[in-house]
Order: sequence, then C-alpha cells, then structure tokens
Amino acid sequence: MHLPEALPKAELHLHIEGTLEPELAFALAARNGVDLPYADTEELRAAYLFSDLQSFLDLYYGLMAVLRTADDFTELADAYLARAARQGVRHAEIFFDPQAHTERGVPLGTVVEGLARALDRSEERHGVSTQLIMCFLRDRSAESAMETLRAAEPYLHHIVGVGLDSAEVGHPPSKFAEVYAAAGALGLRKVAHAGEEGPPAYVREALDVLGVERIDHGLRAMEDGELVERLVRERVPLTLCPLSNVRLRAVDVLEDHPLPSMMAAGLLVTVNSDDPAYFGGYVGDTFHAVHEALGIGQEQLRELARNSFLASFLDHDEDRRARYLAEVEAYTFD
Ligand SMILES: Nc1ncnc2[nH]cnc12
Ligand SMILES: [Zn+2]
Repeated sequence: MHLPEALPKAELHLHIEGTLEPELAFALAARNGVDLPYADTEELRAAYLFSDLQSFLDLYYGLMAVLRTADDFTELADAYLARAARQGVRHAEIFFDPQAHTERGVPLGTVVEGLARALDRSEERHGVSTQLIMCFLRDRSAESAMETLRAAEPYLHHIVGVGLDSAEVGHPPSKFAEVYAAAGALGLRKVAHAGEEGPPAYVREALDVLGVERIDHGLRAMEDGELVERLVRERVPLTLCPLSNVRLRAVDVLEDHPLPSMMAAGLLVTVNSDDPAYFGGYVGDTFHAVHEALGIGQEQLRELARNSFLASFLDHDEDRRARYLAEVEAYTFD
C-alpha cells in the first residue's frame, strides 16, 4: 500500500481525549455505570455538528465522564496508537488535559499511569514512538495551572512538555507566563495553541511571553504579514489541523484552507488531526483530504511528512529522527 495516507509521519497535535470513538465511549459508559445523554452511537455521532470551538468543547468535556480508571486511559491510548500506526504514524507527541479529569475526581496519577502504560509499549506493539504533553486549560485560572504543574512533578519522567488548550478567545497566553516559566525551569518543552480562534497577537505572546517552541494551529497568523515573516525566519513550526478547522468553522470548506499559501510562504507547517474521533479523520485521512481538496501534490506531502519529524521533540535521539527522515525520502507513491 503506497497511498498518501501511509507516508511515514509524526503526529504533533493530537488530544488523546479527542480520539474517544463513540463505540469505546459507550463500552466504557457501560463498564463504569455512567449514563450518557445519547441513546446510541448513532445519536452521539449526530450531535457532532459544531458551530465553533466552544460548542465542540462542551460535548468533548461531557463525554470524558466515561473515562474513570487507569485501564480506560490505557485502552483509549492503545486504540489511537493502533489506528495511527495504520495511517503511517511513526512518532506521536500526544496531548492530554489533566484538569478535565482531576476536576471530576479522577486523580492525575490514574490518568498519567494509564496513558503511560500504553505509550511505554507502543513501540513494541505498534511501531510508534511516543511522547506525552500535558496541557493546561486556558479557561481555568493561572493558579489551577500552577497547581496542576506541581501535582505532575512525581510523573515528569513520563512528560516531555506542556501545552495550552481549550477556549482561546479572552484567555491570552500571557495569563500563563508564570506557569510556563516554572515548566521551563523543570526542563519541560513548551508549546501552546494560538491563533486558532484568537488573534495574531496571541501567537506573538505565546512566542515572546511563554517562550514556546511550536505554535499549535497558528492559522490566524496569516492575517499579519510581519508575524508570518518572523515565523518563517525563526523556523517556528505550526501544527495545523485542517479537518478540525473545517468542523469548528474556522474555515468554511477544506478547499478554502490556507495550507497551500502557508507552505508557499515558507512556513514550517505540519498537518495533524487534533481530535480525530470528532472531526472526521485521523492524520493519514487528513493527508489524503488535503491532497484531494487542496491539490497538495506528492512532493508537498513528502515535505509535510519531513516537517513533522523536523518539528518533533526528537532532539534527544537524533539517530531516530534521521531514520524516520530517511523513511520519508525512500517512500514511493503508487
Ligand atoms: N482544537 C482545540 N482547540 C483548543 N482546545 C482543544 N482541546 C481539544 N481540541 C482543542
Ligand atoms: Zn488542539
């Protein structure tokens, strides 16, 4: 099989809670005695008609009620890794939202240890290397983020970095300056969602105030020519999620997505799935979709795959990065 989907790639923008498929949600609900406000998987899927980021987040946080035990988190991550492997993913840097679980009484240790169990055996089981990134919910307080970082200290051997997600507008990166400084002091890598629904100024703040190494989304940076020039000059990776942008109405249709102009501008862009159980496709499906809808040709797909490894946090293992990059170059399309 030598389809665009199977091109070796890294996935750098993936919320593990966003891989909760309706079938697994219902199975976990039954196992854990959780009542869901949907009759069946069909009715749940029918609710996936979002008008913006917040309308998605409301459903997304609600459905997390089914995730209760370490085994649930292991099963969730295992299912994602198996699917990702089938779509050419060789390396995955995976977000999780600790506060979305601790707030409903699930201890942080349960979440991290459950996820780590799947991640630790992922290479052997699925041929996918992994890293874990802990995200702070930006619509909660800065104090809550700091408490989360402190609570995570016993688990930092499982965690490569911190991120910032949830409702963006009204919650600028600068709100989290202190916790990002503390995370940096602990040796954690730093990324943040910015410019998904929020303005280009949030992208600048993420770089200047938080000191992030990658911008998650960064779509609205395109409104600011000087910012684009800076992102190009400084080789700041952007982790784009085109199917997410369509489903959350940041762009009307995939054919209008600025991915081609972002590539033409010289930006170091990557293509990712964000919350694939909700947005209609995993990362291989996304490669396929941008090929079909945006005319991203085979050599541009290869560039996106190359970028994904260049933008990844594989600095501790340059041999591995070089191996993955060699796989990208050696790949032959049908
Ligand atoms: N696309 C997204 N933006 C912000 N927060 C999120 N959490 C899960 N998916 C997200
Ligand atoms: Zn995201």
